[in-house]
Amino acid sequence: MTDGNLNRGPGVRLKDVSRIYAGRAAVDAITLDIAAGSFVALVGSSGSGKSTLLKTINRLVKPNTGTIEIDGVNPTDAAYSVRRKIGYVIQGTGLFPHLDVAANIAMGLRIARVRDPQRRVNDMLKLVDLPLDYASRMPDTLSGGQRQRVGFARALATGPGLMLMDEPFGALDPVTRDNLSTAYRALHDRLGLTSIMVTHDMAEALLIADRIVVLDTGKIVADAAPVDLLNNGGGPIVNALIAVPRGQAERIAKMLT
Ligand SMILES: Nc1ncnc2c1ncn2[C@@H]1O[C@H](COP(=O)(O)OP(=O)(O)OP(=O)(O)O)[C@@H](O)[C@H]1O
Repeated sequence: MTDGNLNRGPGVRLKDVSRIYAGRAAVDAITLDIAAGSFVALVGSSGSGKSTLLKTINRLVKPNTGTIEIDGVNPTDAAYSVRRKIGYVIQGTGLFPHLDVAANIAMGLRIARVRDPQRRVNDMLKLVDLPLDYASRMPDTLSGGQRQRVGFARALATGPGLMLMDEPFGALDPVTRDNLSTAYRALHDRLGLTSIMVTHDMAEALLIADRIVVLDTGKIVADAAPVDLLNNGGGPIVNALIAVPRGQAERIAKMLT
């Protein structure tokens, strides 16, 4: 992925954020301070509240209690443009199948009233390393990895500083997954984005995030840099999550000696 003119990432502060469904807390009084420019992975078992927590930040889910600030601003403020300032990437991209690549990427540009959307579409294709003539291709003519690149291009088109990603590499084969996640990490660094990524995959989180937040039943059970999580472990939930990539790495290392 190559360079583009995008915003620097904001800091994100959640205080006592809860979301209750049918009397049960999917997100349970979470307080989290995310530094501008950092890359945070939200990890945890299925149903632990990762997606719900992520969606409280871009208001797809309204918290029952608590406050959220993005660079000190409450994203519910009328002046705050969530669509423009926050990019959102989901597993399988959510591209519109009846629209070509250019129209998919330009989707948010019209809403954000960006001038010269055609030029911006080309900039975004370059940013995610796709040939410019892919602009007229339909999503079903692309590989999964190419579609996911278009999903990133669409999310980045309005120049957001904050990227929220829900299993962004989850639908990809391991090689494409590794290539694209490494390319995204490089883009994150180059553009100074703030990235928050939900993943089931502890190995992926350890390899690309600066900080890993582990959730269980809506609560934070660990919050540490990858190296600290590996060296110091945590409670049984954290240790079980780390045991998988650690065991695989050890078994592969043994095969090499
Ligand atoms: N719209 C909803 N209505 C009712 N319950 C919900 C809703 N969204 C989420 N939940 C519940 O909240 C809890 C947390 O769900 P969430 O999707 O945040 O978990 P997750 O960690 O992202 O899971 P997964 O890894 O499987 O996607 C689950 O028990 C889920 O059933």
